[in-house]
Amino acid sequence: MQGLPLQFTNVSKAFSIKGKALPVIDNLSLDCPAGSFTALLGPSGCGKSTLLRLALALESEDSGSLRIGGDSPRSICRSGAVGVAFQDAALLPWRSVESNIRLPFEVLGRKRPDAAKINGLIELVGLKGFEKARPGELSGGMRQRVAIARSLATEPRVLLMDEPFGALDLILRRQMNLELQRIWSAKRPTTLLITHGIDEAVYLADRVIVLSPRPARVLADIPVSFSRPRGAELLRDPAFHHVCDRIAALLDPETSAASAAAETAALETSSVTAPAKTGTTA
Ligand SMILES: Nc1ncnc2c1ncn2[C@@H]1O[C@H](COP(=O)(O)OP(=O)(O)OP(=O)(O)O)[C@@H](O)[C@H]1O
Repeated sequence: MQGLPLQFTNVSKAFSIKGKALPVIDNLSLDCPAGSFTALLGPSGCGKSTLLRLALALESEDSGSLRIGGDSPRSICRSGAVGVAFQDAALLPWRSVESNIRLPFEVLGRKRPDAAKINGLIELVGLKGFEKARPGELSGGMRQRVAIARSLATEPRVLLMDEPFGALDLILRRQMNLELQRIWSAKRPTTLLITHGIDEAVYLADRVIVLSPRPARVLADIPVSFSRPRGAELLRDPAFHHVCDRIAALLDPETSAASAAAETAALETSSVTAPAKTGTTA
């Protein structure tokens, strides 16, 4: 399995509320190369989920274009090449763990996968022994793992995640971050993660996109080049906190404009355009 590139080109989108246009995305361009891991951060209500919904063909753009592997989101999603995980695990409560993970095959009208494949996914997310359990018998973190296994069931080449760990406590969230890093490293789907957690974004992604308040524009595009695999010690690294602080300044309405100007100037004077795969600086 190889990731597919995901490209938003000059995408704009407005909703109509009581006859008035509400611009949500403003001429946004974003290129996510095949196999990359991009985190999207932005103020609440700025349009992050709308971007994801466009990529899932659940909404359509007013102008601009969106391509996944050069194809339209609608046809690529129909092919099962896109996996998705939301904040709410959204499992079917009457079905077992293995049966929930099999669900995408039924939705796509595909033949039932081998038991070995489903068991492999269950093992991948660390839920061996819980194959027959119902969602009600699992903890919140375990349910999220089932949702992640399900999002990987069709071996997606693109993984879209909207605050998948938002409802979990800090410790569980860190465990899930490790898990997701491991899964992504093994399968390398092109991943777009929406999160409100700055440290989660910097820990997981090789690039953090900071969006403006609605309508969403790209305020800053920050490469993160800490070497992988990233362990818990990275969370104590001053260089890690430096990147988090830069991003926090971009998200703070009081310092945002000055920080965005500084990031743009830094990018213009920097020769580095892509994150390196090794090294400990970002
Ligand atoms: N189907 C819709 N119809 C009308 N307005 C919508 C619709 N979907 C989203 N909006 C509006 O678009 C704006 C952006 O919503 P969106 O859910 O994309 O934001 P977000 O950045 O994901 O927010 P949060 O971080 O709080 O989850 C909000 O003002 C929301 O009310």
